[in-house]
Amino acid sequence: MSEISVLGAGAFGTALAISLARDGRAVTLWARDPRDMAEARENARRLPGFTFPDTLTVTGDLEAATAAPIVLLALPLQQTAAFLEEHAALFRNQVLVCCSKGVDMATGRGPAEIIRETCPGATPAVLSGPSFAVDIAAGLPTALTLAADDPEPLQHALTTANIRLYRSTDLIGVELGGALKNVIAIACGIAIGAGLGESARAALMTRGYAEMNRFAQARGAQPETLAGLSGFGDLALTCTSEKSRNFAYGLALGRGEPGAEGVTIEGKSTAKAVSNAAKQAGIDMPIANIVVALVSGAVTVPQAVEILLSRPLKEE
Ligand SMILES: NC(=O)C1=CN([C@@H]2O[C@H](COP(=O)(O)OP(=O)(O)OC[C@H]3O[C@@H](n4cnc5c(N)ncnc54)[C@H](OP(=O)(O)O)[C@@H]3O)[C@@H](O)[C@H]2O)C=CC1
Ligand SMILES: O=C(CO)COP(=O)(O)O
Repeated sequence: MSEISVLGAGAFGTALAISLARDGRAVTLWARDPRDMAEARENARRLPGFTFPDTLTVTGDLEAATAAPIVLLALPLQQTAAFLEEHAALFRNQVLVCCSKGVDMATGRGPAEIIRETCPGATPAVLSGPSFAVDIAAGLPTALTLAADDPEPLQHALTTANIRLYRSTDLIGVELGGALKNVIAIACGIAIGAGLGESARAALMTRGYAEMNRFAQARGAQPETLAGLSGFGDLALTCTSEKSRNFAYGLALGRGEPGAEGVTIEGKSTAKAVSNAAKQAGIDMPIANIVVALVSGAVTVPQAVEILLSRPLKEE
């Protein structure tokens, strides 16, 4: 039995499994269809070019994978609740570390609440911060935040040669930092794609950060958490790199092109989820609201600029 399993063999789950196994840990990577990967020892579809270390086992047997005491969840967030509900009987007492970044559109829940409600015997944890899958798989260094009620044992269990983990007990802050930065990254991509300039991007990042803090603190997050890796850190990465799928999607929208098909872009659904929740709670989220309107085609980029710039003047 592996000590650690990763459920979901997308780009990120595969990269995490590679990084953990490269340190010599026995790691199981579960996929719906593991056949090609098990034979090729590579995830040619989602993360090509990175050979699996010998201690990485690929399986399609979910029962075997969930026998590990530590289970990383790396499905798109919108699929996570239904997946855990369907397989709840397998999740009895493991530590479930959610590595996805989003807010559930149907219920407004984040990963920790989803885990608590669907798998009451399991212990929730959240891993988030600046980490492109290709960078992790290539062994490039980064630092992430790991949040749990008792994060220290997990911090030691999941730190790898190229991933330095900082610990936190602020689960809601860490999960919202990772989820909300995707919305701002779409907005920044649109600004750059539409030729609004780098000053506009910096303004969006800064006001976006204020908006992230406002929403997260209303949910009980600590402001220091948002200033950390899973907030400011991931915002800086995602809003400035075309390697980000959320930024690249915004870039395409801003240029008047369709976004790439079949790509996981968490910020689209998260924008809807937080915009709805914020309206109900009376929280001002102008950038999330405008991202929803731009993604749905309800407003054009010039109209969005007009809406944002004509808001009443206020203190910073
Ligand atoms: N990619 C990155 O650089 C990073 C991603 N993340 C986060 O990780 C999460 C996953 O993203 P990423 O790995 O990039 O996604 P990908 O688009 O690369 O892959 C998604 C994976 O989820 C699997 N999947 C989807 N639905 C289900 C389901 N119902 N049951 C089982 N498996 C399912 C897919 O399986 P199949 O292949 O069979 O379709 C696929 O392997 C996202 O929340 C993202 O924000 C976080 C940090 C970095
Ligand atoms: O979260 C990420 C990097 O930390 C990946 O961002 P994208 O999902 O936008 O590619």
